[in-house]
Amino acid sequence: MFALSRSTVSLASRAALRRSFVVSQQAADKHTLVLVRHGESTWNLENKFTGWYDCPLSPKGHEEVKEAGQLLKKEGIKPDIAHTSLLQRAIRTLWHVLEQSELMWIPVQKAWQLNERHYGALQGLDKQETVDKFGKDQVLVWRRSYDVPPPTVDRSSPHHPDNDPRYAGFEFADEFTESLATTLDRVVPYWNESIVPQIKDGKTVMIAAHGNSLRALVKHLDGIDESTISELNIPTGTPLIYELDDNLKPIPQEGAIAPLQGRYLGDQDAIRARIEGVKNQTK
Ligand SMILES: O=C(O)[C@@H](CO)OP(=O)(O)O
Repeated sequence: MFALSRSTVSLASRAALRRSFVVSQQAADKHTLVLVRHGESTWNLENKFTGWYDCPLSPKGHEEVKEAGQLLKKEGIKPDIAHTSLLQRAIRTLWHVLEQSELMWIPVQKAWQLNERHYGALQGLDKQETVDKFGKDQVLVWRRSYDVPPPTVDRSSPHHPDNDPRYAGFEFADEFTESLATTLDRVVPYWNESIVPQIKDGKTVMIAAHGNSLRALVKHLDGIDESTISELNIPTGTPLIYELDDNLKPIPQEGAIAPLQGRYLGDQDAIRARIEGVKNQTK
């Protein structure tokens, strides 16, 4: 009763082969990319402009990113390689996420090009005091306009990258600051040169970075225009999952919060509250 004729078996196995080909084709057509902004830092907590200042995670930040790692593990997403900045809040975030998802062994590349946007002479200032001094509109221009940079620092400032050994060998302007546009000018080349080849090679890539370096990257990925990007705030410690097609265009994900096409993992109400929290740092 269980005997199948030769032709039935070969028909069945050909159908199975076809199915597995379709499945592997679909898998080959899709590339998973994981983005995560670092957890809350001590200067986020103190509401200070941070930029390239190298502050650690706050106790809450450590917890946020441990949870991010558990969410990734639960979702079964396993990065093959990770990239992060030269700043400890992003590096530590990556370590926690990899530890929680049992992937501490994967290769990690660190690059200043993934750093937060340099906040020039605003670094270290209290955000609310800066609003009180310069007005809400001016501060919003510095925080969220596309190409108006904050005031610069020169080489006499401890915030100038020439005074920090980790940037030795790189050249920065005497009068230094960054807008989102100039941040994008270093994030996107790094993406194209160091990350795209890995994705095309079939790797699942994770990037642990910063609010504004990730805003620059998603502007590029999602093709967000300059006025819409000024409204976008990225929550701390929340995995953002993209599925990219073979041309590395995002495949819109169910539950994505516009204008992003990737989806955040976790409690969506809590995520929206975190997004509002970033926005409201300067009321
Ligand atoms: O201070 C900073 O470096 C960034 C991120 O924390 O702040 P903002 O969201 O104001 O650009």
